[in-house]
Amino acid sequence: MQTLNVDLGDRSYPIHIGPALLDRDDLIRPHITGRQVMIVTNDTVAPLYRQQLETTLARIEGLEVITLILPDGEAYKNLQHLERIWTGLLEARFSRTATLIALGGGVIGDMTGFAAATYQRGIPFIQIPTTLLSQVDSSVGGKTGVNHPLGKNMIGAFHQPQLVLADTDTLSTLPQRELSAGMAEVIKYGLLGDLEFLSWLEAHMEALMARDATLLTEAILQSCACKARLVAEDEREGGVRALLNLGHTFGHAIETEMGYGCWLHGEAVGSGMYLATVASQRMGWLDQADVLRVATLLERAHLPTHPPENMTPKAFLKHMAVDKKNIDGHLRLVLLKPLGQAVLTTAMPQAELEQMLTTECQSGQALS
Ligand SMILES: NC(=O)c1ccc[n+]([C@@H]2O[C@H](COP(=O)([O-])OP(=O)(O)OC[C@H]3O[C@@H](n4cnc5c(N)ncnc54)[C@H](O)[C@@H]3O)[C@@H](O)[C@H]2O)c1
Ligand SMILES: O=C(O)C(=O)C[C@@H](O)[C@H](O)[C@H](O)COP(=O)(O)O
Ligand SMILES: [Zn+2]
Repeated sequence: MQTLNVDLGDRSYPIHIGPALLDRDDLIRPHITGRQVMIVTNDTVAPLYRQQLETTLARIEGLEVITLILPDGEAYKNLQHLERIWTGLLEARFSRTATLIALGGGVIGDMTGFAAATYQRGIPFIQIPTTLLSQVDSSVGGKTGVNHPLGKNMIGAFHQPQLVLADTDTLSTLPQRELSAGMAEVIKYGLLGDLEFLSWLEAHMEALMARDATLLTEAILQSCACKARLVAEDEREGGVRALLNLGHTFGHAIETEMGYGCWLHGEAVGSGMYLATVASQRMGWLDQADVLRVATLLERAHLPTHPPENMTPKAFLKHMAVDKKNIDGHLRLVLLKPLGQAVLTTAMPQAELEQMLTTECQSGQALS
């Protein structure tokens, strides 16, 4: 097992990464203060890992453990389904000392975190991420929330977990498409701030996609280390944390326009990172070889590069106009200047952006 720390003063917490962690009551016990625990999971993950976690929690004396199972999918990451968690907590008469445990991917993690942020004005929660994406990204950093039909993650709160427990054994049951989606966020860390990590990914992409356990653990560790550093520096995205949004301005537009769950978050971010790369080239900050390098790596991870075939520039611009990074109506993009170094910028002229989107939408991509 490897352990990292997210340094946030009295809200600091450990990230444990390794095999068989779902069995480790010794790692969970110190982070549960009260006697009541609700596991929140979904109908795909519950049959796989619910019993193992419940058995582990049963070894902690005097705990009342209940499990709430939500329907699986990004389409259910909304207020209506969040209410089921609040109602479940109230029906079980859970108090402010209760702890929530998110067992699942980023959808479950974001929703459980937001329920914890809001139930009785805030209770503790633990992240047990079971997808590659949630192990490298969503379980760390305290961004919690739900989608709105008009925008991705538009309703939410910053609320840090007490603990992140990333059991790498759970990745063995993950569908290959979900592994690719998670790999998009892994590639993001290389592109935004670590050229050496990018080269390492280029050296090992096929082995990573074949789930080499040692390499996957290293990728998770490097990703969490990068995210933990940026979150510790800028918890509430006043500045440098926004770099973690590389590819997301375009990606969120794709997810919202296509309907949540049509393109996976990681797929939309893959295409979004390609578009950010092309935009950076148009700004003169990257050259054609860089664009090819990024596209090749995304393709080796079986990720899309071009936007969906029925996505229009108009749709992109409509959704990008409500991006959370915008200030006073001005679009701010995360671009690359140069490769391996992200910048948050308002420098791209609107006409240039529109021209680029028009060109890129002409070579729209269907998912295989
Ligand atoms: N809070 C953040 O900082 C942050 C960061 C990145 C992404 N996100 C959010 O995370 C979500 C995407 O997360 P995701 O990619 O984990 O998607 P997800 O939660 O939908 O999980 C993907 C799929 O894998 C299934 N699954 C989960 N674990 C499994 C396992 N071990 N074996 C088999 N199947 C398993 C799930 O049921 C689901 O069908 C998006 O909503 C995105 O906005 C949040
Ligand atoms: O943690 C962050 O900060 C990120 O931007 C990580 C992203 O991968 C993630 O998708 C996040 O949920 C996006 O946040 P949002 O504020 O743009 O909704
Ligand atoms: Zn993301």
